[in-house]
Amino acid sequence: MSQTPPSDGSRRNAKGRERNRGQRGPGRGPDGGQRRQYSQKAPSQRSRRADPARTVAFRVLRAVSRDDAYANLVLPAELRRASLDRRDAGFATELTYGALRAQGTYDSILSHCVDRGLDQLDAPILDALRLGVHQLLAMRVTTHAAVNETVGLVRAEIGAGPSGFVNAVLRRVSEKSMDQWVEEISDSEETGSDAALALRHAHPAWVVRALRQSLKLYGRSEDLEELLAADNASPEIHLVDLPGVGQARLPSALEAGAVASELVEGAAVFRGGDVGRLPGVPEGELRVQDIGSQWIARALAGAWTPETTDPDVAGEHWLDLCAGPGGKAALLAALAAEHGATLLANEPTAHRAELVSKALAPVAAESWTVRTGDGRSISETGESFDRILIDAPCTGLGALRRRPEARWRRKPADLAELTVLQEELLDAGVGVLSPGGVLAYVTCSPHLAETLVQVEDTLRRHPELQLLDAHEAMASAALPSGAETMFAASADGQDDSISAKLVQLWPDAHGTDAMFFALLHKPAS
Ligand SMILES: C[S@@+](CC[C@H](N)C(=O)[O-])C[C@H]1O[C@@H](n2cnc3c(N)ncnc32)[C@H](O)[C@@H]1O
Repeated sequence: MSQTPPSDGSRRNAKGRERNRGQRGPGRGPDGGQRRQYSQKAPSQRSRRADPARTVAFRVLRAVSRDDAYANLVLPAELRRASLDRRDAGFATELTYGALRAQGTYDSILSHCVDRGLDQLDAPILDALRLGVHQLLAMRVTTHAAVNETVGLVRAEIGAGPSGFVNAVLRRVSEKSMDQWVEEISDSEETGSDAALALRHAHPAWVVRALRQSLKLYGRSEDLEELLAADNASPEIHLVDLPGVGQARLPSALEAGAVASELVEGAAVFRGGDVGRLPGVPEGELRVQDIGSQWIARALAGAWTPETTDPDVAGEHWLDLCAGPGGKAALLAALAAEHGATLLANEPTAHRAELVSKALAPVAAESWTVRTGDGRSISETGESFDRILIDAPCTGLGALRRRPEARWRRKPADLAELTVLQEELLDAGVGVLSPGGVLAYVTCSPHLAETLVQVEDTLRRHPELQLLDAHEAMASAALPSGAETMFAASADGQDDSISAKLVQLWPDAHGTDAMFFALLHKPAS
């Protein structure tokens, strides 16, 4: 029977006694208190240079677990610092994102290979182990290279002390394939249960449950595994050409290899190369934006109400209540400018409000203003609005593809605070909605507590409001095949339920983030 490696990173002699005991710091523990400083004094071993791509991945994982950093912001800086060539940068990216995305599953595997709780390990060692596991179980790296290179990384970045431990743990991990590990660990779980799917597709079980419930509401129960798999794939880059702003930029993007979207006008999918070099991107006229977001902004700008006799929006005043960093606001402002309306973009955080101003800068300045303030106090402006977007702060469970670490950081307890804020923002928005106006409630989350329940509660609190069919607004803002997709998803006027009027986009079905869109109308009389 193989010995379980000691989990504290110490090395043992032939009799299993710990070496280097004297280096243990008294306050060492899982609570983030003072930890052991690994061998400042092992020059012969520390002189070994770690592989630069793995070092980049390790440093990003450290920033994420130590500083709560976002990997998608730290990684580019680390890649630049290390001056990696294209191939190594690709390797570092795959290793970083893969290890972060599957962290929960890898931790379950590691806890079978270590003789005590993972919370007893020093955080840098755990991060290095996660990188090793990803190479062993999910990348085309030989066992020898995965183990040796991770041990080399540990020596160079942490110290020689834990290298024997890391070596032994990774050798145990390498005894089984990913499928075998998943099977062994989920043995006691019912196949297809939330816990089993969580392990297989590297999502927290509470997220699997939330996605399952939402899919069921929209008649897509069968598609849960496809959705979980889509969450683990890298998203494509979507582009928006701001209408009426500067020159038309889509044609040169298409020449550079982008493919025009079949869902909405002015949108394209870009699969290769440096997006920053496309003409129009440096000027802010061609922007990176998920097609789901573009579609919803266009649907709000063009939405009809039962009282609308023509779609003329000239002279209207629009509000984006939660505008930062300004993606939807930029498109709304461009559409407002094109059709003679004006937009107020509101954002409470000063640095995000600055990003909004920057995003809106290419649009004619007389068409928009930015307010830095809490959306809940929007009535202080004394203004009322014909079209309002509330793209509310939410759990972001619809954009898990974009932030590999997000799924493990979010906790079900976050919902309590967020749903209260969403409710207050909805009340504030309804308070400044002009009679005859429309309000779009949008989240980047399909969680029912943030979507359906918020809409039901708002209709209960404000019985004067009508819920419009959001599919119709989406269809009329779409190209023919986008309209077809929307009409296929709508309940054909037969179903009077609230959910039949709500739009839920999905990464596996639409190739967009899982955006939610409800359209509320305040009748004129
Ligand atoms: C989902 S993001 C909006 C994304 C944006 N619409 C876009 O397309 O780029 C939610 C925004 O709400 C902002 N926010 C948070 N609390 C808020 C509040 N009390 N009032 C208004 N906005 C708030 C956040 O700072 C964040 O920028």
